[in-house]
Amino acid sequence: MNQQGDNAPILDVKALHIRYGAFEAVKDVSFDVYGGEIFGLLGPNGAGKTSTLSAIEGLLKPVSGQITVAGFNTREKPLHARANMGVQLQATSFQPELTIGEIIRLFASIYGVELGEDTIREKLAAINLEDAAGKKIAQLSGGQQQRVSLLISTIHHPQLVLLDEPTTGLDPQSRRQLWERIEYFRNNGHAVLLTTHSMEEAEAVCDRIAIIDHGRIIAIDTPAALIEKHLHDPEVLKVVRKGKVTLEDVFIGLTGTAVRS
Ligand SMILES: Nc1ncnc2c1ncn2[C@@H]1O[C@H](COP(=O)(O)OP(=O)(O)OP(=O)(O)O)[C@@H](O)[C@H]1O
Repeated sequence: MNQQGDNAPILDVKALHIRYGAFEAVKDVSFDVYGGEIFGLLGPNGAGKTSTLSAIEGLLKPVSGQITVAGFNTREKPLHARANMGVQLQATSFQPELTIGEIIRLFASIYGVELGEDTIREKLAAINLEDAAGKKIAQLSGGQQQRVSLLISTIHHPQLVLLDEPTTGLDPQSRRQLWERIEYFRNNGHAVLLTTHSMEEAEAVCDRIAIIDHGRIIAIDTPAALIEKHLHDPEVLKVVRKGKVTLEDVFIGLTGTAVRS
């Protein structure tokens, strides 16, 4: 389904502007995400991360700008673009009366993917949930629900995987398991775009990150390069807590200490 050459990004966002009434929430945002890459969108509350994801998903119409997914313009070819992306849903979006096996089969059929009992069991085993096919979603822990949700959102092998704060509220073990699943997609050539408030997560799994503040991208690079670049930045040095500059110090140095509403 990809219309592009091998070296083209899977997600290409160019000069995106999003407005809610008179308020401009996203201002001239441009970035791209390649296959085999985990890209993190970081920013304080209200920075414009979810709005950007919503525009990529086609849920809201930007004022201007261009988004292509696997070479398909999301405005001109929304169905093709959508077929090439997997969006992680909240566990609460799943039908509570169905079993996990039934939910997986339901979503697979929506995407035109045929899945037998054995394949479903194999897929569940790959996320350490071999016995979950007959259970209801409410019977799973938060971490298990997130893994099922990721499995469902990628059932059609989308080139682009979109994850909005995928590990919020998970314990360290569940978070690690989800990171491993996210890395599995990256290692298999998918492009992953995630938002997170965890600088630890960004450093641990993201190959590149963009820091967005008040709707604008103010930095974009690998976590290591961002730290390196700001080692002697006076704004960053002012907020260093443990002597050694961390990604969180760089983030606070660049976005300020004021709490956002
Ligand atoms: N439907 C809406 N109507 C009006 N303003 C909105 C709407 N959705 C978001 N906003 C505003 O747009 C700005 C960006 O919001 P957005 O949800 O994209 O931020 P975010 O970076 O995802 O924040 P958070 O980290 O809190 O989830 C905020 O100021 C928010 O109040």
